[in-house]
Amino acid sequence: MNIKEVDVLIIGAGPAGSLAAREASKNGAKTLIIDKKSEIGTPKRCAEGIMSGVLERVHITPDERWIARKIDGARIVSPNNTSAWFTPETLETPATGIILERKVFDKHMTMDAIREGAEVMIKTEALSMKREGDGYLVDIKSFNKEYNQIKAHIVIGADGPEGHVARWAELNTKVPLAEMESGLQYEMTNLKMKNNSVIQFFFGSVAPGGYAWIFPKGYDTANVGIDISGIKAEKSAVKYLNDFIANCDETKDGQIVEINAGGNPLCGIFDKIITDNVMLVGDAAGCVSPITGGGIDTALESGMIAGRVAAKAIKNRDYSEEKLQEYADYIDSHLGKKFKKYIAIRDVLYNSSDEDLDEYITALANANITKLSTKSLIKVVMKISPRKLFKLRKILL
Ligand SMILES: Cc1cc2nc3c(=O)[nH]c(=O)nc-3n(C[C@H](O)[C@H](O)[C@H](O)COP(=O)(O)OP(=O)(O)OC[C@H]3O[C@@H](n4cnc5c(N)ncnc54)[C@H](O)[C@@H]3O)c2cc1C
Repeated sequence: MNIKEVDVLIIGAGPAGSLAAREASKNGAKTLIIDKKSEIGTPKRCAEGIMSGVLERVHITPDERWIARKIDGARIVSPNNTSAWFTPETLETPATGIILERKVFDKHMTMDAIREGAEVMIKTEALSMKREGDGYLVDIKSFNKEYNQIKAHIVIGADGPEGHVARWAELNTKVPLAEMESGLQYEMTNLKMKNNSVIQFFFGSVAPGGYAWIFPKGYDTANVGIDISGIKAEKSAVKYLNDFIANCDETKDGQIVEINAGGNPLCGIFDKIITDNVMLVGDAAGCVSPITGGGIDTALESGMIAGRVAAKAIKNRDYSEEKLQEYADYIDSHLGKKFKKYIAIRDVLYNSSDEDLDEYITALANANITKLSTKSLIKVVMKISPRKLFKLRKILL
């Protein structure tokens, strides 16, 4: 058995893992990041959209090499095809964002970690792990077979929504079926978008328990997808997506150049995301918006903080749960509390009938909203039906 020894082992080189590696390494820990993929970032499982400001908050300088398109607004579409537009013409402060090229972005994030001193092994899969001495011994299968095992004081599970690190460390991250969404997306071209600078969301029975989207990546190219709830759907995700595409003027003549599928946990942060010698980050920790299923921003943020806390623990030679609690506390105060409110919005949004959604979105379309925020949208729809939307009241408080 060939064993490699490191301070911090990060399993998964998505946005969460790479930021954890960048920070752990920068702060002095001997860090290794592994990923089972042969090419970091590929295949992507993402519509690639983030809001402006996300990158700057985690100290990433935006780079044209991985920006597919800049976005300056959003459109929300109701089941009866009423549109609420939020564009630079309607908003005082435009809702700007970026559509990433994740295949390039993810790779660049890992390269930044390497530049800070982290080591990377691709096509290297973690198979299992067991506690040994003051750390964990992780069995791996690597393409160059130089090592069979890695010993680490701290293991960071950045292995995404279907990861195993949590289970190996006896952390319960089971997602209730009702809160697990299935995402399916085509990257399409030859589209006829009404406005190819806005992201579009379509709600209602077109995607039960979720929504359909068009996220533009170019003049006539976009990620077109759906997120649906397994317990609400009456047909397969493929059928929902194909039906959406066939019935939408913007997409019906499009052609598919790529297919992406993946699960989206909408349950919020898991109750326990650390234990002795182990931390979970990104999707593996439930750091995903319970409303949209978006998780790039929170993957980056959780990875960054986990990497810093891990490096501190290494410096103090204390890898106990108590020492790692600083990370869990940060996640709870910065994301956990906010996500609990989002769950209330999710429940209302995804349990509304098509008729109710038509009413809410018509109200948004007519409301003359100049400042876009969760609160400003809720204020408008609350006026329609305060009793039905009672659960949303606490979000406004
Ligand atoms: C269809 C779809 C659309 C989405 N659209 C958006 C969007 O527009 N905006 C947004 O913000 N979010 C979006 N998301 C969510 C977003 O993709 C995730 O939240 C984000 O990728 C999470 O990053 P991560 O680093 O936690 O995990 P991931 O990006 O999933 O990375 C996990 C990595 O771990 C590796 N791995 C797993 N197990 C092992 C193992 N045993 N050994 C070695 N490596 C392993 C995997 O190969 C992978 O590279 C979408 C998700 C889906 C499914």
